[in-house]
Amino acid sequence: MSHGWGYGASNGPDRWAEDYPIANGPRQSPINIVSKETQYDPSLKRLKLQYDPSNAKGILNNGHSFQVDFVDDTDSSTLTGGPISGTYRLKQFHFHWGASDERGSEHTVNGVRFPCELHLVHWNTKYPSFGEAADKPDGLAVIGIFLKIGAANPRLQKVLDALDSIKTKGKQTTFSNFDAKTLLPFSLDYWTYDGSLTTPPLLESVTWIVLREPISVSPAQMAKFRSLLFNGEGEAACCMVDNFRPPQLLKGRKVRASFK
Ligand SMILES: CCCSc1c(F)c(F)c(S(=O)(=O)NC)c(F)c1F
Ligand SMILES: [Zn+2]
Repeated sequence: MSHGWGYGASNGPDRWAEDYPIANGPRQSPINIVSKETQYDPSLKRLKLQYDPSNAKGILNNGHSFQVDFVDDTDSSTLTGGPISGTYRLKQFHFHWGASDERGSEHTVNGVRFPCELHLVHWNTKYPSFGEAADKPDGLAVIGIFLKIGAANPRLQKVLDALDSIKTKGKQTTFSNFDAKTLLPFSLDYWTYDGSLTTPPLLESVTWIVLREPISVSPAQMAKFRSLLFNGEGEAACCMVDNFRPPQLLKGRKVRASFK
């Protein structure tokens, strides 16, 4: 790819392997979760999420999505339990979505695509920093949550209301006092498998934890996601939509379920 990676015809997922050969690696994400082929594992623990709202610090349009960043210099916002060992700290959350409601999620379930998928990114504190953890096989744990069209979700509104301030690539603003736990569905039942970042550098360092229960999002709220732009200020406008990688080959991996 002559210019940076993206989601267009000339720099999208089908061409990432040119600059990131790991794109054809053995543990790439996302995947299609075939529920009947997952295996219930009674040894899987319940997820334990302890987030401190005061750790929220900013919201950024990074040119591929937008992310809400958290202070991660202490163990005040952590993920423990579930399929992981030790303590993982919340680094950021972001979303992937489609140009219309029939696509947008990265993971699929029995071939079903959702309009949007939320990723809560955590890093293993056995390593000194996110940067050190990001390329280790047990370095990251990402919770994936599907968004399904329905009633407006009031828990999303503070995030969506901030998007007018970060319309173009590189724009950021402060974003404080936000409890990411409010974005979780009622049930924390999950599927888990060993995978990767779904964006370059596609590092195979992610323990994926995909929640079975979606959260709701309204059509009007989806329109807010689609109001963002991939481009920088003053550049030709390119709507930030379809920023998702399609499912990748399972290559023999097992997907475990925390529920029967
Ligand atoms: C060097 C990565 C910077 S943090 C980050 C990210 F920005 C991102 F987009 C994804 S993702 O692959 O898209 N979704 C899980 C991640 F996993 C991440 F850890
Ligand atoms: Zn993501």
